[in-house]
Amino acid sequence: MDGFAQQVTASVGGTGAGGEGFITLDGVEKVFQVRRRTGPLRRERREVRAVDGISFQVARGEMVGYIGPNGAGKSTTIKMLTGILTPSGGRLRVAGIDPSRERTRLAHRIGVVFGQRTTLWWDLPLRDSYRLMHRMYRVPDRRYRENLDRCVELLDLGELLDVPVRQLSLGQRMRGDIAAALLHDPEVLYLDEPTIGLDVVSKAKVRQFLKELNADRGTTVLLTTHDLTDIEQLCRRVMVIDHGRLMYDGSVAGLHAVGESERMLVVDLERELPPIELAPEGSGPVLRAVRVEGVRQWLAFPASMSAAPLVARIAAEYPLLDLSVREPDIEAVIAKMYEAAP
Ligand SMILES: Nc1ncnc2c1ncn2[C@@H]1O[C@H](COP(=O)(O)OP(=O)(O)OP(=O)(O)O)[C@@H](O)[C@H]1O
Repeated sequence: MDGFAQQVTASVGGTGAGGEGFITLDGVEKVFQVRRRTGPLRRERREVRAVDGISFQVARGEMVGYIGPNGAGKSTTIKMLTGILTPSGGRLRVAGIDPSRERTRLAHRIGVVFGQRTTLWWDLPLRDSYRLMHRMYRVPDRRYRENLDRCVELLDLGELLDVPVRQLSLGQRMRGDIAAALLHDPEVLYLDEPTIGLDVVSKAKVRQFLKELNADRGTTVLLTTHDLTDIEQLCRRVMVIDHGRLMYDGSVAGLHAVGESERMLVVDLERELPPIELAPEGSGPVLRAVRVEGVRQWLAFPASMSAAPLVARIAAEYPLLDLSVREPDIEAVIAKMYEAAP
């Protein structure tokens, strides 16, 4: 880890009461050998360091965000945590198991959801995919029925059980996939982009479910996403990786402070007005218009601040018709982190 990363790394999770974390990575690396054609008869070999010496620990029951720009190494890390890929170096343990050596034993203790792919059988109704998984994982009948009933109720799957997977909408399919990953009661759940492409209502359903799962069952969750709202609503701790290295490990508020990121309130007013600026007691403005188009204004404020008091003040002081909050994107936060680096 370089100087900058050390400076911004302030773990809020960890091992709990002594010993190793439930998930432990110690200097983990993954190097791919890539061959590229450079001429009719020439090929060039190149190394891609997808994961470049990552160390962290996640305690049992934690819900941690694992974020970074495209190609940062997130999926490669998750694939190593499931045992699909073998690390090129370093040490990795999940629940005391070395994933690539004991992949089948680990499979009974983890659940995986890849947002971009489904683990369900495309032509079968959801119910039949679940039956197959019941047998594959040899889940005791009673436990299987309890887990299925719970998922069907909380993920609103009742009407969908007899529909072939290919006929489900993306949001319905995602809820179906999350249920499939939980039928065998895993202690760890890896989620790779679970809300990608979902509408606002489906995202809210998925987030609420994950919150309850973590709170009620103590399931350890590692969540990869491009949507910072997922992280804000679900995780106390977030890790940022870029170019295969850990750049930040700490609280979500701390991430915004390090990245000096801003959120945006987009307001529609009853009439055109001069740019809005709100000052707190004493110091400079906390919120300022960065764009005005007719009755619509884009108002930037520090992402580490709560939007609620600002919204209340705007609603009290201005003729407000409509309002929405936009989160900063991860790429922008990381770009600011680099700018802020000494
Ligand atoms: N099987 C592979 N062979 C060669 N290179 C690979 C392979 N898998 C991943 N890579 C490379 O490793 C790097 C990290 O990829 P990875 O898929 O882990 O990133 P990511 O953070 O999940 O990105 P995204 O957000 O786009 O999914 C990229 O440069 C990618 O091209």
